[in-house]
Amino acid sequence: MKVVIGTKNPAKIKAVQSAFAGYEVQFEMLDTDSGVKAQPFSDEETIRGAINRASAALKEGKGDIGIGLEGGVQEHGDQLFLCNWGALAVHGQSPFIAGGARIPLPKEVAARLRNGEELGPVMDEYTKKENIRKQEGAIGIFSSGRVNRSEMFSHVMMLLLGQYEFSKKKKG
Ligand SMILES: O=P(O)(O)OP(=O)(O)OP(=O)(O)OC[C@H]1O[C@@H](n2cnc3c(O)ncnc32)[C@H](O)[C@@H]1O
Ligand SMILES: [Mg+2]
Repeated sequence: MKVVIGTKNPAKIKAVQSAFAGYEVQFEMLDTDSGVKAQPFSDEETIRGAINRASAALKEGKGDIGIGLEGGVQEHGDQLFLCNWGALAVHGQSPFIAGGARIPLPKEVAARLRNGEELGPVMDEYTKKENIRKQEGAIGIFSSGRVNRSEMFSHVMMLLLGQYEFSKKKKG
């Protein structure tokens, strides 16, 4: 089985590969287009980004399964929350989707995003580190390392793969 992952971000790739442990799979990583803004600003836009990535991965990579993982933010009251969504696409079926854990961003970070900046560079400046998005992620920083970006996406991946397996059981 060939699994095509619509990203080259190592934090996301690790989550996908660990979810498929026990499966005999071949992976391919492709930088697919999310078709949404670089910084999605709602659950809806983030879900669309995840689905677009998964569908493009499936098609362009000629896979059996396409995976799309997308990060965004969502307003709740006066707080801006991190939101993360994943999609698993297969041929001839609607894609499976699942969401990840969410936490609010500090006021000063939220203000910069509302001003049009992207979370990736803002986090690097805020932490004075490089490529946070490829490592522990914003969720890792603001949870004191208790839940890093890869772990958060691992959960999303388990929920995606689990739904896919459930659909196969129902059919079979
Ligand atoms: O290479 P890709 O797969 O695009 O990975 P990415 O890190 O850019 O991740 P997303 O496009 O899914 O995330 C959308 C935006 O939010 C940023 N972002 C999302 N989650 C983040 C996190 O946990 N830490 C830092 N930046 C994050 C990211 O840099 C983008 O600007
Ligand atoms: Mg991106």
